[in-house]
Amino acid sequence: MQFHKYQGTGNDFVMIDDRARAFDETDQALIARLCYRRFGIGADGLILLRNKPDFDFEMVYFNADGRPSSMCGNGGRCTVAFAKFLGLISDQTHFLAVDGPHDARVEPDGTVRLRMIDVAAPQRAGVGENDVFLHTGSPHHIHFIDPAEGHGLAEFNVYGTGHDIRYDPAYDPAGTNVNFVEVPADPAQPWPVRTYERGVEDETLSCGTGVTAVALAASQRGATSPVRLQTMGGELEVSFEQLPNGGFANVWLSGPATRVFEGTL
Ligand SMILES: N[C@H](CCC[C@H](N)C(=O)O)C(=O)O
Repeated sequence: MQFHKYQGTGNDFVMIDDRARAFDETDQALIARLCYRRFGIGADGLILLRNKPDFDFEMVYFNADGRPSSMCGNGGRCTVAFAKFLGLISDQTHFLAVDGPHDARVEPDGTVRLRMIDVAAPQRAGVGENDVFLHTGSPHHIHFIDPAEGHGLAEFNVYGTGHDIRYDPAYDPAGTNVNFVEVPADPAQPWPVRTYERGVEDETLSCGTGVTAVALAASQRGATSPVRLQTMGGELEVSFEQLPNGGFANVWLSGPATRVFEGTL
C-alpha cells in the first residue's frame, strides 16, 4: 500500500489515497502502529482520502491513538494539498470532513486556506478569567498565561498541565485539546501558542483547530482579524467575522501544507 507523508507547520500525517476503499479503518492497532514514531512511519494522525458523491473528496481523520477523531484543521489543509498533488482538484475545492462540508483554496505560493465551521461564542472554563472553551470542529480549552504565574510559554509545563486539563472530569467522557497562549504586547504581532493534543496525548508542533480557537478567543483580548499565531512548527493565520451573538462565521485557517515523502507499506 502506497502512503504519503505530509506536514502543516509541523503537525504531521500519514496520508493515504483510499479511493479504492481498500484500507480497513476499523483496524485501530494498524493505524496506531503506522503513527508510532519508533516502529512505524510516525505521525500525529492518519488521513484517508476517499470519493464522496457531490464532493471533490472526503477526508477521514484518525488520531495517533488509532481512533477516529473530530476535525483536524492542519490535516484538512494537507488533504487539500494532497488532492491537488493527485490531480483531483486545481486551486479550489469543496470537500466533506467529519464536521461537515468545507471549502478551501490553494494560493500560488502553496498556502492552503481552509474554511472552518462557524463557531459559537467562547464559554468560560475553569475558575478564573484566563480559561475559555471553544469548539472549532474539535474541542479546545484555552489557557491565557498570566505573567503573575511567573513563567512564560517557553518554559511552561505544556505536557503536565495539558494532560491534567485534557483528563479533567469536567471534560468527561470525550476530553479536550488544550492550548496555552502568551498575550503579545502588541496584539497585531503573532500570538505564541503551544498545544497538548487529545488522541496524540502529547504536545504537537501545531494544531489547526487549536490556533483557530485561540484566534477567536484572542478577539476578546484585542486581536482583530486576521490573527497571526506563532506555533512551535511555524506561523498560521486565522481570519473571521464576529457575529452579533458573540459567535464567529467566515472563519478561515491559512498556512503551509507540505509533502515530505512517499513510501510503500
Ligand atoms: N487531536 C484533535 C484532532 C486533530 C486536531 C489537530 N491536529 C488540528 O490540526 O486541528 C482531537 O482529538 O480533537
